[in-house]
Amino acid sequence: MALSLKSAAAGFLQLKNHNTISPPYRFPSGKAFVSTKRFTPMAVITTAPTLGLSDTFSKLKKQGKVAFIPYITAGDPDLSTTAEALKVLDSCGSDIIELGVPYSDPLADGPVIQAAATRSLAKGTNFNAILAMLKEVVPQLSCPIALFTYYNPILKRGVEQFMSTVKDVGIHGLVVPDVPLEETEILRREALKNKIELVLLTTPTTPTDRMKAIVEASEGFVYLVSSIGVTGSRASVSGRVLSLLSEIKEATSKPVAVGFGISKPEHVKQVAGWGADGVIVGSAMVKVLGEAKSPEEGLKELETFTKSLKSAIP
Ligand SMILES: O=P(O)(O)OC[C@@H](O)[C@@H](O)c1c[nH]c2ccccc12
Repeated sequence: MALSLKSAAAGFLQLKNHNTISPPYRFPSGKAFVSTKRFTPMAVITTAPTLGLSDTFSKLKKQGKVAFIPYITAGDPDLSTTAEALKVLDSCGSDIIELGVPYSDPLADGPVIQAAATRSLAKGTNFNAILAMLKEVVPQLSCPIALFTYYNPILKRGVEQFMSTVKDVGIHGLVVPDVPLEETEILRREALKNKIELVLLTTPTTPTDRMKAIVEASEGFVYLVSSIGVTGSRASVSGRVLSLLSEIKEATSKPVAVGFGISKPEHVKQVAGWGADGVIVGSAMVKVLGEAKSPEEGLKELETFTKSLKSAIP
């Protein structure tokens, strides 16, 4: 295992590193936040702990509801706006939020999310600044966050350190789209130790036996990629999702959320109607936020867009 992880590390290390010295994360108040080693609040405000991913799905199932799961890229257009966007998405009824860590080689992402990662990295976003932002914002959210990162940033920080660090800021879930099932053992072990739910992905071309192994190993929920290729809005959602969903649901009782290409209320309604336990929307969200005339405009449009999608869920 260690050997294969080493080979994976060697494989990843050939990718460009993108770490930059980032300015400290600044809040709208202008107050700078740097990641401090030890943070002991004077008065600890205790709020009800946010449910994790699988508990969120169990709660929704009891209510006969389908989870709405948006994705945005951290630091696009900037981290202050990301902080506000997380609150907007939460207040608009998102059940889980996927937050992407920008990466220089996002091989599974289409042009919209690639451009968002490039803009974010150009602004100097790095992992410590994202953590500092999350430390502030997560306690203000009522829905759990699933962090989305490629494998390389985890390897660079070390799996154990990465998992304990993200747990410390209140992250509930983790999605690592480019880690092959064979390399997930150490990730799963450290994730479980830190009560982080490691979500695995299955695709329309995943052989049945491999799909069964993936759903068996996946925590929180199973991510069903709706269509082959990279992320990005599509004119319609592949009809194959219906048969893929029933195939997976024969193999597991774990919740299954569908992503890729979903960008309109009618898509959301259709996928929910096909029996998905959750609907994931990424590129369309990122486009609204990252390509707006100003961050304020982007947040306003994000709110309107999110409400239109959320209202389409039966
Ligand atoms: O962008 P889309 O087509 O709406 O798909 C969701 C996707 O963005 C999000 O879940 C995601 C962002 N980056 C990824 C990389 C691989 C798999 C999934 C993702």
